[in-house]
Amino acid sequence: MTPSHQARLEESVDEVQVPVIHIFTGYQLKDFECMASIVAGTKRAFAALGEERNGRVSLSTPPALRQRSQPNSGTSTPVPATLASPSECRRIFNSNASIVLIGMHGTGKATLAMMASGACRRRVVDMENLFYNITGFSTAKYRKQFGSSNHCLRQEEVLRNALITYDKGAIIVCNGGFPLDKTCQVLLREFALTHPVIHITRDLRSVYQYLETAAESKLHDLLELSTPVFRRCSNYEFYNLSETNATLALAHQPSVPAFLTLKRAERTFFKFLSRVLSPRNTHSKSKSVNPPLEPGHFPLSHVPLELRHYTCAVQVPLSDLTPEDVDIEELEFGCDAFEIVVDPLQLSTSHAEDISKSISKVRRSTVTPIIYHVMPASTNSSYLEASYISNLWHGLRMAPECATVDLNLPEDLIQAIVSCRGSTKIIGHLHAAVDWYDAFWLEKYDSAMRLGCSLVRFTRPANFMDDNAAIQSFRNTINAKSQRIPMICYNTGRAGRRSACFNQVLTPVIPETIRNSATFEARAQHNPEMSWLTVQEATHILYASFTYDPMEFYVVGASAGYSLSPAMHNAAYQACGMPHRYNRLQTTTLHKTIQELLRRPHFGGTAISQPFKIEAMSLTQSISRHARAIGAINTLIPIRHLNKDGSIPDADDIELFQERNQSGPIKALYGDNTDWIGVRSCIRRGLSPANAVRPMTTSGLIIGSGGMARAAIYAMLQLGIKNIAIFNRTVENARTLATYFTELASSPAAAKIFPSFVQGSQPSFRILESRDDPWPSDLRAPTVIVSCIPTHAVGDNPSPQFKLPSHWIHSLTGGVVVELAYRTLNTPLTKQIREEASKSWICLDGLDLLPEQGFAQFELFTGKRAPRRVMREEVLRRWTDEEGQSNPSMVQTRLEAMDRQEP
Ligand SMILES: O=C1C[C@@](O)(C(=O)O)C[C@@H](O)[C@@H]1O
Repeated sequence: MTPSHQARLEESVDEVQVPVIHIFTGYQLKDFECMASIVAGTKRAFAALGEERNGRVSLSTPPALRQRSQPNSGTSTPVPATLASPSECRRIFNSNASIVLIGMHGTGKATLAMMASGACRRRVVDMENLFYNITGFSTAKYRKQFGSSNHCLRQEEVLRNALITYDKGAIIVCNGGFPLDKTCQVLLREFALTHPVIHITRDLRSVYQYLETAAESKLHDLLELSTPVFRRCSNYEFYNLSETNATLALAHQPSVPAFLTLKRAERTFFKFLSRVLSPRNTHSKSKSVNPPLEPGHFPLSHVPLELRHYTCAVQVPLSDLTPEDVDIEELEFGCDAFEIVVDPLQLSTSHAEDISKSISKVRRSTVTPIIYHVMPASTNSSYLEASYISNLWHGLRMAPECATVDLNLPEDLIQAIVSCRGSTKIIGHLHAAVDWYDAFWLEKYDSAMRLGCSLVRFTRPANFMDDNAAIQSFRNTINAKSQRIPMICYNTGRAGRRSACFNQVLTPVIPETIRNSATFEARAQHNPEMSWLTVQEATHILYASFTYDPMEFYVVGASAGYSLSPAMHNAAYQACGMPHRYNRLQTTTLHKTIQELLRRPHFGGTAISQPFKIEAMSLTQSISRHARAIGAINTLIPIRHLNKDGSIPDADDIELFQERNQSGPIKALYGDNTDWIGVRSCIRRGLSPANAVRPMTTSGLIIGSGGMARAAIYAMLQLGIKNIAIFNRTVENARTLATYFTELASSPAAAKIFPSFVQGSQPSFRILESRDDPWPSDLRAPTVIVSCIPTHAVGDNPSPQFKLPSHWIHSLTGGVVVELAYRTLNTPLTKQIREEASKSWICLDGLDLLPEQGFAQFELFTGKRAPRRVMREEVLRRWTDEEGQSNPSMVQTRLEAMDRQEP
């Protein structure tokens, strides 16, 4: 940095109230802490900043890791490691611990805090406002009036008191000069020992557009300067992705309310927060006292990834994720996990930003867990331990679901990493050209287990096909052990493909686009562990080798002839390379039809359509607790193996998912309901942040009282909506429904069914007897409305032509209406709500719902993640109205809005 550069920087630093920080230029390779925070400047280490005051350690690197080397000793000789107590950096918090957000101006901290406030039940404390309330001055004015050192002292006092006063139940937003003042840094770093302190980052362009003041180059320098400081004061990091121009343009279409652009940021942040506040790294007597930040993508989310059979993880190098227009869903497609592969380059600000941004992008666009993998020594000639660790720690700050750790590292270091993993599962990783019969592997396996890894991943280069036999012998040895952790194990390279196919856990695959690219061979040379298989090939081989069988699926119903489910599921099977078939069975006799299906050895499961959803309960021997609570099912799957004790498996038995895709005689039937999952997703998608559910005040309205109304009430209760009005033509049926759910909520079963935040106070049901009834005066106006009545004529009953009376839709913040049917789309209700779009009402219909409930059904049928976009697109493309007419412009608008949907 030139002197004039430095001067300009100091100027801009002043403008945004960041005290000038002098920074050490050189660093020791062993000291990854410095690697994470180097900015050229004057000679002083970041490690020294703030530590003068009380000698506490920084949290931007866990202390346990930091102490392995001495910063700034001027040599690269390693210092014997003295490990700090792991509890110092375990990132385990009290479940109600306050969260601090820090970062540059314009990164979106205040907006994110507002969004998260309701969902995490924490009040927002804005430090800038607090400073003003206490002193009567803004921080800028105070500084001008009383000088910089008085300003610093006052800031320190305000922050110190705030961190004590709001130790619990708050989201503290550090704006202005708060976080960068030296003493405030120390306070934050101490706070981070027991609380999440999250560094919010964003791309320079958006920050620039937001600030509209400093020149972009100044801002760039300021960011370079301040980012490492923020990192050192925080133990987590969230990259707040900006919307692209294309999605913003879409938001200005009259049919798409602008607030929906914020929804993606909200969802991505909530997903991240759910990792930070995961019950695994929070300690409290009652788990889940907060509404879930992330609903869990049923039903597979309940089965740990590593315990599912024949799962695939797509490996994508970081460089493929950095382009702005990368299509993550296309890359992820058909896989169970998304592995981000990172070269252990020096952790410059821009490399760190690439990592943070890519993790956020993947999190925003998929429901699959993220595996963070830094390429270890064996695959990277320019490997440096410090560089490797700085990359690894940086990734762990984003709280990925899994991260690999090189088992060649010293044991104390591995242990230190495991101890500060937060909710991330550590995969002990080793690639070595050692024979599978060698005791080496068993020793490594045992030590990984002893060091606290959750899984291991062993790979070796394969030269000959015989190597594939040797690996099976090693797998057998591990399977025979009484104490085990799941193992990923395969030979690499072209000759290793067969062993990779028969690896049961998280087989690595490569996106087709990368495999078919001209650079593939060169990439494979750079990373010899890179997969040679695509997901379609890995799936195909399981069927070609008779490990799996082609199965037959159905939709059974009185009007199944109209169903779009066959098209939707068949498209998904084809895209994933599964040889299954999905057919429709229109029938008036449920029992006879199902009995007939049970005689077919390849029967894989069936969707149950109207009017059989309640009747079908009697066909099951095992049923999910949700379906039992709702009192209706829409999915039946066969059970072919009983538990060892002869009992019939239920949803808690992993075997239920492990025996999918295998034919044979059927012993029992399992019933589930995925309609409520679909309704819940639609409500979440359409609900603006302003209408975020607040269990005490949010009100919902249900139209109808049949099987779908039951699923819709259940979805509302699961979301925390406890004030529910029901309107139905036959008032008596509405009353029966209200009584049923009132009793359910107070029954002993409620504890198992509803999250604890729903259990606190009883739900309250109101019956609206006629459209002229006023909205109950003690309830807030409804912001969630679900219409569960047919939209077309059924038998002799004409279509209801239902519209909402205007005095029921008086919410000032609008709301979401879900119309469940898809046969007729332009109903009086959907037209009415779309006309109200300007008042922030949004309408979702059956074409939104069908795929949402279908994803869960696909998972129950196949045990694999559903290819969501394929299914959504197919439903839109195949839809025709009752006269057989399609609506290309409607389809086009919806297709364009697709990538903004909940993944
Ligand atoms: O209600 C429905 C609609 C459906 O029956 C159809 O294909 O139309 C499929 C069912 O899974 C779902 O519960």
